[in-house]
Amino acid sequence: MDQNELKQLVGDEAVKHIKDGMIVGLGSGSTVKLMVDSLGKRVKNEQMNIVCASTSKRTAKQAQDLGIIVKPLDEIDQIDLTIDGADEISKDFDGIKGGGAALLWEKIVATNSKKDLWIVDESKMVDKLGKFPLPVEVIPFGSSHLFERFEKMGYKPTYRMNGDSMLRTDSDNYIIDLHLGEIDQPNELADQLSNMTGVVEHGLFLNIVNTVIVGTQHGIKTLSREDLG
Ligand SMILES: O=C(CO)[C@H](O)[C@H](O)COP(=O)(O)O
Repeated sequence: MDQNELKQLVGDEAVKHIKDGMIVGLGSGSTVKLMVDSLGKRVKNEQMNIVCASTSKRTAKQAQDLGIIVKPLDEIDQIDLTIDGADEISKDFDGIKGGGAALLWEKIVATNSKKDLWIVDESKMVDKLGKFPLPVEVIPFGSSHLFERFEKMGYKPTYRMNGDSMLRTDSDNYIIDLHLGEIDQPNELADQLSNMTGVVEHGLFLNIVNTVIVGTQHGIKTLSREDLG
């Protein structure tokens, strides 16, 4: 199976976790896109009564085009289950997200959910986080100074681009990607980044996900945080 087939596999599997009447958080990215297609079919065929909150304008549009009800997060009490992708997941269930520049809304939706389920192909499972660049969402005002601070800290920053222009997130911010290599102390790093003025959010998702569905060449593996012991 190629990577796309694995993404389809986990997307289809994740949709089985959605029950009629649920409030569902929809993530962002190519794996989630396949999951939302699959959910659209279920909603139509089974006339499911679900309400969704989205982590990006793009996913919201896709879902609405498929006839799925999407409401603003502020009109929703609490999300039952959020299904999202990830860029990397370590053995202790820490993750990096934001490859699709949606990390801010993704973290807000995830932390307002009773359960968070991530769907990934096996290439995303790593021993230690950090091979994937760590996205940091920053306020555009004065961001070049933050960029210089990151350079001095040895974090090898690059601005995320959209063609010739700086990429703008759904909240109109910039993304600076940090090329860190293996991250030994994710909690310390997360605190450090959160304390920097101008940083809106970072892509370290620590202690957030409950369940991970991994697509492998031997089929699906479902891992739970509870199994970590
Ligand atoms: O965090 C994300 C978007 O901000 C995505 O979930 C992450 O980048 C994984 O995307 P894909 O399924 O395309 O590999």
